[in-house]
Amino acid sequence: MMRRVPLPFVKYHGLGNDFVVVDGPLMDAARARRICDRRRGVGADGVLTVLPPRTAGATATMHIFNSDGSVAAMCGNGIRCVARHLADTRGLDGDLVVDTDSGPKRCTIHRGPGGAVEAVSVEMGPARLEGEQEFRVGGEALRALRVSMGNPHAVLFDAPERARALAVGPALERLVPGGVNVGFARPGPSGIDLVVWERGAGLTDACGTGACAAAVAAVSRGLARAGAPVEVRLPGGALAITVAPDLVGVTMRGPAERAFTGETDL
Ligand SMILES: N[C@@H](CCC[C@H](N)C(=O)O)C(=O)O
Repeated sequence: MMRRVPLPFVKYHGLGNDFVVVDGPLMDAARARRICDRRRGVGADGVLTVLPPRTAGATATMHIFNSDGSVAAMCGNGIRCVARHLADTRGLDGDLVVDTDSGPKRCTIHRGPGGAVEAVSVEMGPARLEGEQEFRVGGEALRALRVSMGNPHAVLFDAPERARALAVGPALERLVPGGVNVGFARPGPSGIDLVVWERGAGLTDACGTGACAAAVAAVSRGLARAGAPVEVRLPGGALAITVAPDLVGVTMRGPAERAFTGETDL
């Protein structure tokens, strides 16, 4: 195997949606795939690269590789981890802006009484409701609401179960050119239960943009309230998502945990 220059990284996760975070430069997709491999690599749902900012006032740019090496324009759990990384490594606090391929996003670092980072909130909009679409998977007709959170989502009001996501997700992901993230959402009076089959990463413990898309879809159908936090419960834990009455503004709040640091020559 070719020996590469050791690459320092920090492993983070948001509700079990886990990422290898590196400070640039950008690696190639094949290296990202090797790093994400859970048996032969570090293991992660994606690699997030922190690059110089693109817009005035921003602190950095986040580049996203999914575990299969494909590139995504936005990642909700990932941006909380990047904001936490910037807070930890650059001594930042309060508000900061992170540029992404879907535009600049304002993040806020929330600290507990001891000063530890307790949560990160992110202005995730603009959301775009793209209407209903019917998909055929294995002879079954499935209706989904298409929502863009900068990346594409198909939200099904369907059983929020891993088995269901595994049975339907892989085929449905490929029915949209460029792929789509597939959410299985059950809205109720106390919030939304959700499982997401992610484009380029498969079944994950949590998906931040998926939680926002499910909340937008539910509010648009009168199944959740606008203007107040909606609890979106994923296998890895819960996010608080607030959808503005215009269905465009969306705020997400949730944890970003640092797991370990390392160096890889993969
Ligand atoms: N896990 C992420 C979304 C990552 C990108 C997605 N798989 C895509 O390809 O669009 C999140 O927390 O939003």
